[in-house]
Order: sequence, then structure tokens, then C-alpha cells
Amino acid sequence: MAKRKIIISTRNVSKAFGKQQVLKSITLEIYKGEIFGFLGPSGAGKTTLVKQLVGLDLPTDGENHVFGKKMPSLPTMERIGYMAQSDALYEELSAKENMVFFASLYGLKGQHRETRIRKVMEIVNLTDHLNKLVSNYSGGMKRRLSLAIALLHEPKLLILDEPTVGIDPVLRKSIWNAFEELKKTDATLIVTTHVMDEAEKCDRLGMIRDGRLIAVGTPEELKHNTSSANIEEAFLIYGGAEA
Ligand SMILES: Nc1ncnc2c1ncn2[C@@H]1O[C@H](COP(=O)(O)OP(=O)(O)OP(=O)(O)O)[C@@H](O)[C@H]1O
Repeated sequence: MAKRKIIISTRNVSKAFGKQQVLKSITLEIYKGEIFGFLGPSGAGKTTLVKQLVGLDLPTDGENHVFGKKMPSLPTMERIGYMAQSDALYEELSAKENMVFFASLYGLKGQHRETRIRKVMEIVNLTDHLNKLVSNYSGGMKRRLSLAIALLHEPKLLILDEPTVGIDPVLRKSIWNAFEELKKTDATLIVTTHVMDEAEKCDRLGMIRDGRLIAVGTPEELKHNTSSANIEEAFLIYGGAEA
């Protein structure tokens, strides 16, 4: 098999907040064109890790390299689409005005900007609500708008922190279809989740518990290696529970 191109290399990364050790010596490589999922319970350290990959936070020990550059690196950050766990939207503006604002930050102009806005709003199924004030959006609509913004500048690396929280199953499916389409363009996607059926859709998973990476592999490998019927069971076994 051809050697896969490494997009992210996390090397012995640890993070402490005061006395609390939140990440414990994480070493991991993520490859071009894969959908990689970080799976773990609330408080496991997923957000802390992805913020470092985006370049918004620093490890206490170790290094993160993205596209071959040590993070944080400003030119590299511009190549990443990031969707945070809480929506960073201007509530008093319409969705369209929010899009135009973020598009200008990415340097998108004119007809290209209009085309991209139309395209990403179609992906998240918000075309009919383009001119509505964000303050009148539901929680799920805001999540979808945040996702659309992360997709605007066609980044080759997308880092999405719980992208489908508050989104109904039908739309969740259409968003996962969009992820699959992006993958076909050789984009790399990283998602955090604690939803098991979503974890199953990832090409590979990194299981995180108490700041440790307890297992990495395809969903099939993780189930097979623990003789588990599902990912939830595999997680419990890797976490030290009795089979
Ligand atoms: N800025 C901070 N200062 C102090 N503690 C923090 C800070 N950020 C995160 N933590 C702590 O680090 C731990 C891991 O948090 P993190 O948000 O990374 O978990 P998570 O796996 O993303 O959880 P969730 O699924 O609930 O988002 C938690 O105990 C949290 O309280």
C-alpha cells in the first residue's frame, strides 16, 4: 500500500491546567483524506486537544505539527476550517451578513464569494433562511450555520468539535454525506463526538479517556481486537472494564 501522507503529527503532547493534567502524553498521526474521530466522554480532553491542532492553545509538553509546520503557525491556521463547540456568530446580523463577514476574513470577494455562500448554505440546508436574523435561528440552525462558515474557504483540513450536536437525524445524515463528499476532494476531517453511531462512520477513531489516548484504529479493528459487538463495548474494554 502506498505510504499515506501525514497531515497531523501530535508528539508526546501533554496539557495541564494548574494541577489538573488534562492531556497525558498523546502521540498520534492523522493522514490525508481520512475522517478521523476523537471519541470520549465529556471532560476526556477532546476539545483541549483539537484547540491545539487548530493553533488556539498550546501544549504544556510536546508538539503538534500540522501540514508539516509546528503549531501555532498563522499561515497554517488559515488553511484550517474550524467549528468550535459553541457558536461564534453575530446574533444581531442575518445569516447572509455573517457569511459575508467571515468570507471577507478569508479574503473571498465578488462572484466567487456569492457562489461559495450559496454552495455552503445548500450543504447545510439553510438556503431558505439566508436573510433571517441569527437571533431568530434555532440551536440546530446555528450549528449548521457555523459549519457552513467553516466550509466557506474550502479548507483542506476541517476540525469540527461536536458538529452535529442538536441536529436532527435526517439532517445529520445529510451533513455526513457532505463530509463524505469533502473527503472525495482529498480534504482531511477531524470530528469530536460522543455519539457511537457517528463514531462508526469515521475511517479511524482515537479513543480518549481521562486525557489518555487509549486506542487508535478503524472501527472494525477496535471491535475485532476486543471481540466487541459495538464501539461502546470496545471503548469500555480499552478503558479497563471487564469484558
Ligand atoms: N481553560 C481551562 N482551564 C481549566 N480547566 C480547563 C480549561 N479547559 C478545559 N479544562 C478542563 O479540562 C478537562 C477536559 O475538558 P475538554 O473540554 O477538553 O473535554 P471534552 O472531552 O472536550 O469534553 P466535552 O465532550 O464535554 O466537550 C475538563 O476537566 C475541563 O474542566
